[in-house]
Amino acid sequence: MTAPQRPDAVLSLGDVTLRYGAAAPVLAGVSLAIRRGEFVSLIGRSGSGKTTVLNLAAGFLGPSSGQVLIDGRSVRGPGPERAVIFQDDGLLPWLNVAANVALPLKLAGIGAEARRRVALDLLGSVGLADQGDKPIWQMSGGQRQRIGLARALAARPEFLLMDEPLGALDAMTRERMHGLILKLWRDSHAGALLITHSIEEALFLSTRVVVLTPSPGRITHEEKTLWGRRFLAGEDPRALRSEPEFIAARERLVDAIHAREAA
Ligand SMILES: Nc1ncnc2c1ncn2[C@@H]1O[C@H](COP(=O)(O)OP(=O)(O)OP(=O)(O)O)[C@@H](O)[C@H]1O
Repeated sequence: MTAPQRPDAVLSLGDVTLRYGAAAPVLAGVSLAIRRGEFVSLIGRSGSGKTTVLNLAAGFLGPSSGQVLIDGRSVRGPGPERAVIFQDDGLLPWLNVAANVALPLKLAGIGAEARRRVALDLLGSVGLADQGDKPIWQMSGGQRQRIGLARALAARPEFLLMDEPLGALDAMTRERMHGLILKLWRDSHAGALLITHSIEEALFLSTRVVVLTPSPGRITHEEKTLWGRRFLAGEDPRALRSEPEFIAARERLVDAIHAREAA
């Protein structure tokens, strides 16, 4: 069945080291806790280990030392309480739009009628109410990402783990997706972990931005932010982005990302 809903669930990495084979560690001493209702963005230079952190949280990888826990229980692999969204939407071209969204429910053994109802409802919430019977190949890149989001939410996950989900989209579509992601995050009360190369996107969407610096990957800086919540409350995103505190936070994050580059 779908995952049980625990409103206060916490997904955490505790003092995690990760080595691929015999190579030098990619991550060392990484500790990060994501509570439901939080939106954490992970930023850092290419190769700093961001995807490795997400893969650990998803249970695709196990730590070399340290722990990955949900509510104090060891994560031993992927689970329905954690949905993962990649840049490559992973939709199945031989299924129509609604069947793609309903796929996690089918895997959970839920009957055809109930899962179609949930899928159409979710498609409505991502602005694709009338598209359920269309083939995937008729969907644009932005529509495919929205279908991927709807599918990720179908099993009512406690955590949404997103690895550059908007990377392939044009700037306008990306902006529209920001509002949608924030609304879905708020309504599902999921804990979110987003990997992005855009500092602005991180500041705008998150409740907390975390910087990973490489060789080995360590968390060296954190910023608490509230711009996304203010946008959801009705404030103009352009005005929020031009606030002096937004610009100052962006500068601090740029400095943190490049802090050890000269060393
Ligand atoms: N399966 C693997 N086997 C060996 N090395 C790996 C593997 N996956 C990642 N690495 C190495 O680990 C380091 C961190 O990679 P990772 O993909 O986590 O970084 P990233 O910060 O997400 O990078 P990017 O921003 O470029 O996507 C890199 O040096 C990479 O080459």
